[in-house]
Amino acid sequence: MGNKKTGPDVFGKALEDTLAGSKSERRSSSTRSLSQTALLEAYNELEKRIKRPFACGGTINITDNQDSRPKAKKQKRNAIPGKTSPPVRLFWATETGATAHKLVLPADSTSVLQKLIKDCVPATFGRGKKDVLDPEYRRAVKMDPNNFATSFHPANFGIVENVERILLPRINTEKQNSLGFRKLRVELYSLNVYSGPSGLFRKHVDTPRSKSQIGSLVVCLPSKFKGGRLTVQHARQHSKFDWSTLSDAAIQWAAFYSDCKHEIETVTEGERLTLTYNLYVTEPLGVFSAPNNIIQPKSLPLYGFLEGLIAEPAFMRLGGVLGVYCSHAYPHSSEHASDMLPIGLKGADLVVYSVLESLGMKVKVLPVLNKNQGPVKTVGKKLWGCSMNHQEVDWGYYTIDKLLDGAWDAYRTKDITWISNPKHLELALAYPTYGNEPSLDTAYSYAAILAIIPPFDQRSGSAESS
Ligand SMILES: O=C(O)CCC(=O)C(=O)O
Ligand SMILES: [Fe+2]
Repeated sequence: MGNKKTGPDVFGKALEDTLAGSKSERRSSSTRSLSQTALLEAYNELEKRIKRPFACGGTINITDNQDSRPKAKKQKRNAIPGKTSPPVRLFWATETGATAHKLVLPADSTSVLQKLIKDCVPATFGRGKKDVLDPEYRRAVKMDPNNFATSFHPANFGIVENVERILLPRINTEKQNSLGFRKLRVELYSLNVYSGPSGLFRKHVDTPRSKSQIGSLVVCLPSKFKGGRLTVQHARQHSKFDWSTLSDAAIQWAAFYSDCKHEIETVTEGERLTLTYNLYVTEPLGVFSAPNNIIQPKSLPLYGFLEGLIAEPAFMRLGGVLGVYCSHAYPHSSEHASDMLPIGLKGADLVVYSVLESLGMKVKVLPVLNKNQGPVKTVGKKLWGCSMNHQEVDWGYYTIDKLLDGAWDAYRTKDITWISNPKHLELALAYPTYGNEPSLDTAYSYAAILAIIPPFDQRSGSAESS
């Protein structure tokens, strides 16, 4: 049976051929067209572009309602795999009490589309401190989100997630990146229509609505048009989004940082409809420390269960320590770990921590070494940054305590009641070992949530009152 994996290594062969070819080119240096300096500049530029993306975009094909085949079959290759959208519905009413109109895009009716355009207002833009109307600079109409609603939402197609992955890292500091818990919040800002033969928006920068705004998202709804290319500029780089070819077959989008200049070239034919969104970076989700927290630990199913358990005299009558290994991976041995945990806990870990804390227990996230299996566990006294230890250790003669006393201070105990199994390891320590050859050994740790349960007679009334 033919197995692709054991077949010829096409990539490897091509790699070898290419390497051999480039070697012979290097030898015949007279054939080189770029000067050494220009080449270096090109590599620098390439590095910059790789490291600092400033815009991104994508396409979501529209499926027909009747059958689920993508309308843009020919252009299927451009689509995000598995992401298609039914036609987009727009509802609007500009006067209070008026019945709403409905438009399905790609336009099911030219007259309804024209009605929508008639109900829009001429689009202004900010010039200095003023909002100005200047069709030479911006020729478009717009509608405020108070007056319309749409079936489209960027979160449904993974757009927000993708923008987060590409544009958010550079916005965060290294510290915040180490847990990557910042998120984007997307706020619908406007519906715009640029119509042929003269709709356009000359070069401008979007006015930030608040300090936390980091960029804009433009979503082009399916409607036939020509021209109208969006160009986004950052330093000397340009990203171009030509949405005319797929204009009535797909939803197409672009996101870019707030400081990027951008422009829309003249729409020569048809109607170019866009939804614009402001992108904000959200503050860390600290369930337990944020005063405006939106999750109440009491609403979590675990709360009632643990509350009941703690009320039982038989449960840790003399007090004890509960240990729960984190179920998500965190860079808990990174340099910034102690700033980022527990605030960056996710999912089940966040639930465990916040419920225990709101029941009045003392709770902490600590590292547990995986070196010594068995009942005795080595628990770091704090979240240590991963370190290189210079003290020699011979595992045969010394215990790890000797090493740990200094750089990685720890408790050694078998008295923690563990209620889950360890999951994600992180490098915690590296140290030279004693032997007939120099060698380095490593120790890894797991992050765990530890809660101190007081003796039964001190437990009542410790839970948060609501
Ligand atoms: O429609 C577009 O492509 C972008 C619109 C725009 O730049 C804006 O509304 O500020
Ligand atoms: Fe803009």
